[in-house]
Order: sequence, then C-alpha cells, then structure tokens
Amino acid sequence: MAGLYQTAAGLLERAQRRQGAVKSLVYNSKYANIKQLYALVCETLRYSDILQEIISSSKLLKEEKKLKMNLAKVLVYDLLFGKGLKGSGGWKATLQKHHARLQAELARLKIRRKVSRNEDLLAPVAKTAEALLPRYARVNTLKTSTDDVIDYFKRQGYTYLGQASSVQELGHLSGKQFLTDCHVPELLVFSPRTDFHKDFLYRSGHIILQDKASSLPAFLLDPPSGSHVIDACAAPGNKTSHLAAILKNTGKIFAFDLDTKRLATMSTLLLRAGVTCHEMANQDFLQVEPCDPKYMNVTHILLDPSCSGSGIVDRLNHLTNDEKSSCEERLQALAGFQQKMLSHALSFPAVQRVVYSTCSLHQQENEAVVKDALERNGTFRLVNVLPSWTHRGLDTFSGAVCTLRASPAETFTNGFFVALLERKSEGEECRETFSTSCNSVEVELPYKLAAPSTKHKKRKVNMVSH
Ligand SMILES: C[S@@+](CC[C@H](N)C(=O)[O-])C[C@H]1O[C@@H](n2cnc3c(N)ncnc32)[C@H](O)[C@@H]1O
Repeated sequence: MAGLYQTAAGLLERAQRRQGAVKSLVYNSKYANIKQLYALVCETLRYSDILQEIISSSKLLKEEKKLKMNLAKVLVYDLLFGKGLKGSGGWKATLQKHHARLQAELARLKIRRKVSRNEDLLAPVAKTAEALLPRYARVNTLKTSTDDVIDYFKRQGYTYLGQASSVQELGHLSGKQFLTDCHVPELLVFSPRTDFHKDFLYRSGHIILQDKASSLPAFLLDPPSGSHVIDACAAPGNKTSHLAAILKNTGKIFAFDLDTKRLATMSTLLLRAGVTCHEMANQDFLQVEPCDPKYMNVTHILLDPSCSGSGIVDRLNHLTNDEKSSCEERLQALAGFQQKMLSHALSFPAVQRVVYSTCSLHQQENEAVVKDALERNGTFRLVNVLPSWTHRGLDTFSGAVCTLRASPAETFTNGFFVALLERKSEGEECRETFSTSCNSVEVELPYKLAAPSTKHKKRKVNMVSH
C-alpha cells in the first residue's frame, strides 16, 4: 500500500509544477485503484494549507529527515482526516510514532480558529466553491431524449422542478431535486455532490457528465446538420460528442489532438456516446493545412486549446500559488500558443464561425487572445452571445462585452471563457471601410434562444466590429 502514498505525493509535486490537471495526472498514473488515489490527492489538496501548518508546528520533517513535505501531507491527511493509514510498516510505523503530537497540533489549531469540526478549518474558497457547484448532466440526444431522461430520474426518486428561469435557481438545489438548465435545453442540473458515475445512464453514454460552462462552446457554435466542423483540440472529447449530437451524427467532425493517451480515452467516450460522424487524428492543429481540399467545406471550428486551467475548481490552485514567477512565464507562453491557434483557425477559407474557449481566468489567455486575433484578421467580428448572461468578458477592448465569462460564484460553474467569432459578410466589410467601429447588425442566435418553433431567428443586437 506504500505505493498509494508515494504515488499521491509524486502527483502533488507534478501538480505544483503545473504539469497538468490533477484529474488527468491521476488518470494517467496507471495506479491500480484510481478512485482511491484521486480521493486522496483531492482531499490532501483541499486540506493542503492546514496540513502544512500542522506539519510545520509539529516539527515532523525535522525529526524525520527522509520525509518530504508532499509525502508528509498525504500521510498526515490519511492519519488525521482520512480513514487512518493503510498498509503496514514503512511510513505507517513512522507516522504512528508522531500520531499523538500531530493530533495535539490539530486540536490546538481548532482552538485557535475557534472551530470544532475539521471541515470548518478549510478556507472559504476550498469549502464553498465546491459546495456551490451543481452536478450537470448533459442528455446525449444521439441516444435518448431529454424527456425520457427526466422520466428515468423521476422513477429513481428525484423531484423534477421544471426549467430554471434564472441562473440563481441552479444554486438552490438540494437533495434529490433537479431542473432543466435555463440556457442549454439538453442540460439537467442536480444538487452538488450528486454522483452519477455508477448510474446506468452514464455508463451507457445516455448522459454525459459535463460542467455547464464546458457545454457552452458547442451550444453557441451550433453548426447546422450536415456541416463540416473542426474540433481543433478535441481530447478527451466531451465537446466533440456534444457537436455530434447537435449535428445529429450527420456531416463531419475532424477532431485533432496531440496527446495519444487522451485520444485513446476519447475513442472510448465517443464509442459509448454513439458518435459516428467524426474522424480523429493524432495531429498538431497548427500543422493542418487550411487549403487542403479535405477541409474546403469546413464552416465551423471549435477551438478549446490547452490553458492554465486556473478556472477549474477542483484544481485547488492555492497549492501552487508560490510559483508565481514561473506562472507568469507560463501564461505568456500559453497566450502565444493560443494566439497562433486562433489565427490558424480563422485562416480556413470556408470557415464562418469559430468558437474560442478556455477554462482559464487569466485575461492574457482570454480577452487578449481574442483581441489579438481580431486585430490580425479584419474579416471576423465577435457575436454578442447570450445577451442575458450577466458575467461578460473583462472590459479590456471595445468588443470584450460580446464574450462570456463563467465562475462558481456568478454562474455556478467552473471558471470559463467563451468567444464566438463570425466572418463578416462582404457587404458588411465594404460598409465598414466607411463607417465607425460600432455597428448594429443582424446576428443569428442559436435556436435555443429564439422562439421554440424557429431553428435560426434573426435578432437585432448591437454589434461591435473590429
Ligand atoms: C482543454 S483540452 C481539450 C478538451 C476537449 N475540448 C474536451 O472538451 O474534452 C486541450 C487539448 O488540446 C490538446 N492540444 C494541445 N496542443 C495542441 C495542438 N497544437 N494541436 C492539437 N491539440 C493540441 C491537448 O492535448 C489537450 O488534449
């Protein structure tokens, strides 16, 4: 069992060096009991600051010279907060020697902070962000219908409250209540901590467990049936399967990714979801030739590139905050890569719409990337998506208000950013040569926002051209 603690400590080290998202690091670790490892790593991260304080005040590392901080954290977590140390001998025996002192330090800490429960020691962000987030389940319309899934959950004892009329309602679900989302009609919303990983509908690909923010890019891109679409950074494929559902498995999705392991996971996910209209390639999107005849009919591109992941709630970034300088460098490198990717997407000759998204909170990876792309490419403009969505892009350039941000506190989702770029019509381009930068133009909104009977309805909104 020593392998569990050593593996968990190694993963904490890698997460601190920002070598990947905690979830992917765990899943790629090949450890036999992934669930146990994931729980240990996440809980240790949640209690990271507390553990550090207890370990320092108990002088554990001074007495046990071979013990390093991350290994100490996972061991002390299991000893004090978990179900007790597993295995026998080795570090278990060492830690048992210090058990009484560590427990006394924990008790002292609780007295100092005037709390009685371990949970109350957690900083508000570690406690509330997680507790705020509802569980989202996207109905896979390739396999079933929203009505059938609602009936299924009702039969399982859940109470259906209808369609949410505002985002706020999503944050007030408790027990076995559930709603249909107020923006994405195929998204069902359950109370936080609802777990469907063992549910038949999840295992059979009838529902996809996907955060609401992450379901916005495909929903907003909204390619019509039969279109040719590129998913530029596709693995593990949540957005690809959403695109396939919107396309009703017609047309074509060219899905690219650099990471072979993630592509393998994607294969399984797409098979389970019944996706058949895709072509997967282990290829750098930047090397995909826009003028290749194969892509001449590509009209829609979803670009969800690698990012810092600073918006993901379960990544518990406070653990890595001490690496501020490398973080700045890394942000710059990421932003440079994202700018290249977005410019490349806009260079496909027939492309009409490109959705750009990240799970980052950093302006450098979000508004700045979009602003750069629009400055380089005058033939695209931003679409003012979901006008009723109050959390907009940071006001760093004149069109930023057209973009969306998402966050646990404001939208009950992970932190996220989405921008939809659309090719200007020829007439529009000409008009702009002689007009000011702010125009009122007709834009097509996804049918879910329009009257139920019309697939695409023209709405007049204020558009900012760049
Ligand atoms: C945020 S993840 C994509 C998540 C995916 N869209 C989903 O919803 O399941 C970013 C992905 O971009 C891939 N990637 C990074 N650089 C790439 C490149 N130059 N070309 C293609 N894929 C790339 C990474 O391997 C990673 O899988």
